[in-house]
Amino acid sequence: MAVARLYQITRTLLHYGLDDLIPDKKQPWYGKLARKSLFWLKNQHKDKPLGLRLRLALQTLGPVWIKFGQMLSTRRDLLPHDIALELAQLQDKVQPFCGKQAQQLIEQALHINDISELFSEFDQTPLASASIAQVHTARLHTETDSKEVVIKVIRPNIAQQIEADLALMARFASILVKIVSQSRRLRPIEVVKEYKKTLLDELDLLREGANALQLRRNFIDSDSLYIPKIYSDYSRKNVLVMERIYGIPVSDTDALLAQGTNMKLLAERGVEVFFTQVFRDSFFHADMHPGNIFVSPHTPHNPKYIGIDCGIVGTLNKEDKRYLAENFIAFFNRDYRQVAQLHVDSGWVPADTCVEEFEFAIRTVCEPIFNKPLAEISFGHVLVNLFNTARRFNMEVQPQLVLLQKTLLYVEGLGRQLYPQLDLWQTAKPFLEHWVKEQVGPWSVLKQVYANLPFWAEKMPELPDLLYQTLKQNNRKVTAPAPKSNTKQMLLGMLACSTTITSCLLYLANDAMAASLTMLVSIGLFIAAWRKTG
Ligand SMILES: Nc1ncnc2c1ncn2[C@@H]1O[C@H](COP(=O)(O)OP(=O)(O)OP(=O)(O)O)[C@@H](O)[C@H]1O
Repeated sequence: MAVARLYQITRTLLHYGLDDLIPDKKQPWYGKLARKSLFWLKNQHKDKPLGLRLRLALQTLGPVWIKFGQMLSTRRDLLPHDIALELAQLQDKVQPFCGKQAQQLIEQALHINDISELFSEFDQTPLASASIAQVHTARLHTETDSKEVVIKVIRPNIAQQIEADLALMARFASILVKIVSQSRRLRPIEVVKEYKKTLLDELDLLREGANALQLRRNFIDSDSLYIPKIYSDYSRKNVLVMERIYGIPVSDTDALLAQGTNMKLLAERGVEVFFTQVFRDSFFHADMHPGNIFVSPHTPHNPKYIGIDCGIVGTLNKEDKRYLAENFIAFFNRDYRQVAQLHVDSGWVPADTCVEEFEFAIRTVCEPIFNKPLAEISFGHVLVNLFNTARRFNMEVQPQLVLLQKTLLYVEGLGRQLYPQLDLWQTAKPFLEHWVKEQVGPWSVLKQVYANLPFWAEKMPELPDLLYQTLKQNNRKVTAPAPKSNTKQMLLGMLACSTTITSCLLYLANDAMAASLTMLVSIGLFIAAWRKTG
């Protein structure tokens, strides 16, 4: 089976002349020999450009390879521009599987004899069918209610097919690295590994459900984004039941205009929603292609997005966020020295990187971007350029940032398609500046102290004992009269302990503000006492 599939893949790749991806000079003699010995598998599409041939070959090979091509298309850092553009056109529209079978899969997953036990209606004709899952409409009836829902079902046996193809793909990647040492720069083994993780994650609808619940909670009071309800009680690894939404596809600009949608506001809200997800929540929908975004038909003057398919999400830690925000701000202020310094400070490029050289390289790549009016500059391309430059200075690939960059490119494309004059920088700048200020201002220190108060409240009962032990030890050590600094240290320590206790009592009495301020004083006293130790 595996051998047959291997032959099928090799035949397809050679029929589309994809051996051309490896320049003749770089092919070792045994590679050339192997190619020649498969003389009946000729390139049958010589007239077509390489990018197109690659796209057609992936399309022929099926869903796993199509999705792989789609993922590669977002890796502008790895691929030439024309090939990336070609791969971006890959569509994974595939034949639906039988609706009766979908019904059986749902019945098995939910342990029911007949779908009518839970759903008063179920349409066997799918609403949509993609490579991994298929979506059916239904009506969920509970004791109190009846709700229109959609049921997403994973294709039968797809997991085995995916595993088998991924294993072959990994084998191809390791052969490629062995025979063409230059291909290491493209990191094929890591790329396939990353892809495997993404794809296997997509097979687990409980994961998708949990992501949707989290996003929904984050935006529950929002005017800008709605995430449909998930019915977790009726969801399993291969079945997801969620509220059915009726929205206008975001790509249907004519329909949006016809209902009088405020396009400027809609475009700006796209940017706002993205930055809120990234900076406020550290949790962003990372599969924002137009097929997953709709616009509510109800309030065109106060337009609201509806997001579905939360299978892929990204997260960023605090340092990444701060690094990103400060980089954007420094970049738009054309402060390349600061951009370079930030890369070093964040540890993304080695500490011994020559900042001047790095600054110069960034300037060379980024300065031409400013030939355009500020409003037309793409954040996504800024990141692509920055990462490409940083990679020359040994920056490691950061998967979470690659995901972010890809999403940013989608968000920008979408925004400009809705409202071509959209000024991304003006929309995002106040948001970023406000966020950075919040992170470093006195409020942020107070917030951090507040966050640690429960810890101190828990430790409070131990403090008098600790203080007593320290004093006793000091007394034992000191045979001669205590030097002045020791006495001062003890006094400061006692004061610090009592302010900590006061702070914890205030916290327990629900006066958070006073508790935080007192804790700040006590931290100061502890530091002062500690400095006296030396
Ligand atoms: N809650 C919903 N209400 C109405 N329609 C929905 C809902 N969820 C999904 N759909 C429809 O089903 C289609 C496919 O759904 P979804 O994107 O979740 O599946 P998918 O298998 O992950 O597809 P793809 O891989 O192409 O993104 C959507 O484009 C939309 O038309």
